Amino acid sequence: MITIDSHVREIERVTAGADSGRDPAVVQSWLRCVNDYKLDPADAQDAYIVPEAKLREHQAQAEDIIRISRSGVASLFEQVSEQNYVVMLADARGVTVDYLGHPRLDSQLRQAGLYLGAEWSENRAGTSAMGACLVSGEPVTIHQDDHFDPTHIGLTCTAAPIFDTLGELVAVLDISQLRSPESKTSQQLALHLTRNTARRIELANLVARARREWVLRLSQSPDFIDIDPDAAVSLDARGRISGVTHGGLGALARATGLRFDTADTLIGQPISRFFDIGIDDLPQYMRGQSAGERVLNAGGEPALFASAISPAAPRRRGVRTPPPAEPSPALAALSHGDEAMASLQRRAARLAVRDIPILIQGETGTGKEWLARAIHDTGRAEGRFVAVNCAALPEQLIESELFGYVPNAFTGADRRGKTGLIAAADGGTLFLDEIGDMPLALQTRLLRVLSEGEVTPVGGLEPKPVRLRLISATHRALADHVAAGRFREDLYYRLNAATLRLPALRDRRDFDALVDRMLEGLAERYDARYRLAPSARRALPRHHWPGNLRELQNSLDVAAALADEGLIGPDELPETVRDSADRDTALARRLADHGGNVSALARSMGVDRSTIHRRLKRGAG
Ligand SMILES: Nc1ncnc2c1ncn2[C@@H]1O[C@H](COP(=O)(O)OP(=O)(O)OP(=O)(O)O)[C@@H](O)[C@H]1O
Repeated sequence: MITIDSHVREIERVTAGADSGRDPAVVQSWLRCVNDYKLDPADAQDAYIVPEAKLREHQAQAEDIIRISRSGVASLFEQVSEQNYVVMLADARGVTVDYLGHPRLDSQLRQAGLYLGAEWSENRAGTSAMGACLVSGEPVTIHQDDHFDPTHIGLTCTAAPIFDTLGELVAVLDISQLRSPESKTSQQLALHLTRNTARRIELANLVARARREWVLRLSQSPDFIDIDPDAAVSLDARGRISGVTHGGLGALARATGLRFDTADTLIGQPISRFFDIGIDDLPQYMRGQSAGERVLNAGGEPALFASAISPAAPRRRGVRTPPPAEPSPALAALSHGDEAMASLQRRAARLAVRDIPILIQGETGTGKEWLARAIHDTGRAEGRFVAVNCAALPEQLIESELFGYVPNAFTGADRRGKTGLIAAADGGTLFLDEIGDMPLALQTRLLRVLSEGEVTPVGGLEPKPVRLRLISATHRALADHVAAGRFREDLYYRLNAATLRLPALRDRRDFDALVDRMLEGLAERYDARYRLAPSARRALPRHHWPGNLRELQNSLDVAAALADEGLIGPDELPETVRDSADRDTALARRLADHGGNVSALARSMGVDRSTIHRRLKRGAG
């Protein structure tokens, strides 16, 4: 009978160097607990579940591996749920980010830490399967009083590591039971199942990541080579290894007698260094050939069986109408004789008939959304134009708004699930305004939508294909965000394949025509006639217009409402606009006082000559 006392005494004996019948992995973990983390086995601690917000942060960061692991986690649970096991996936910091367990046992499981959000890092929770596996990188069973903390000595837990294609440990897969038979050997099947599922998850991950590359699946026997291989490597176009599953390291080492301790030493090596093949031989290893003949020879000796998957052909984009020579009416309406705008409109017309993502840059109110709509109308896509302001949505809502969610995906979610805005824009245009404000974790998901043309709703397993044009906009210098690590570089380069930069209103040469066009619009709307008094027309361009077209439109709206019989004088203009005009008139007067000498005036005001020139030019225009 184990008591807390006897457990603590055993740990003390073992860490003092006494022999024990414990597995070496257990002894090493106990030593780390006592010597490195200074944990005390007598100080029993309840299982720790991280707060909900923290969990969502961990889930967002581990999002890729959670998605890839989902079907493995689900099929493992199917195999073991009868025996009341739970299946947990922990991230590299030991926090359980995905979980399947019996709702019937919910409260007991939660209390025991066999639950979503439970943190099992070794330095917090002492020896556990997940914690020990994270440190050692080896599959392990921690059975009952193998656990360091007496709180957990009823549990049996088995974990296996999941490595990414570059050899980094990214997650741990665990199956655990609240109660189990006394003997540790009862868990051998658990160890086998967990290790196999981890291997399959790594294979699925490698195949998904290497879609555009050759993948060579490897096995010691030809029997299941096409459906359940031991390991895999991916190869770039020149036949160099670009990724490997953890099993691939061992398989290559065994087959060739060469040694590699880590994936680093393998990545970048030509496959011809290991086997008598080159990239051109790979088609012979594809599924059509007999499995028994697909042998890889190392130094003339048969070493391994192989099954090759060829790179996926680039997705074929639908053919649309050829680019029009002239901007569409929707685009043409955006300017009235400004050269910079005309050139932007010509570029936009060409881009409108392609699916290339477009990034629109421009100060606030320069008409980024109007331009995006005009591009959408020009492209003649059948789907909708869906605009999302990333800065206006609360961070915790952006994900579910954009990606949608499956029924009951999280606490507070609609029971019927929800279609996300990305899916709503299928066949049309998704306009992401203020993209610079999108949280980093969502940038990763957005990147996947762009590169794979698929969207997976929150809590969903199945990605759905989407085809849309993405137009994003920002008033920020995105490149600075990239440099500061707030914006993903790869996403930035994807988004700005085509950048359209809208000029500020103060730099536009069609200012007068714009004003006239806006007055005509107001006249139509209110069935009235509006005219600008010459003094008001002179005053308008003297203002700096930090709010650009929106500010101009709003100013004219107000002025028209205040105008007597449709005549807009300076008094009807907003105070800020009048003040700017007055300042510039005063400047002209002071210049006259300096005999027209700009340098003398600049000196007297303590500013640059260019400042005076700029202000005068604006006043004259
Ligand atoms: N080409 C245009 N001609 C006339 N008015 C325009 C034009 N483009 C935009 N406007 C006016 O400016 C307003 C703001 O435009 P829009 O919302 O497209 O700007 P934005 O750059 O997306 O703004 P923000 O940076 O605040 O998101 C519009 O409501 C419209 O009144």
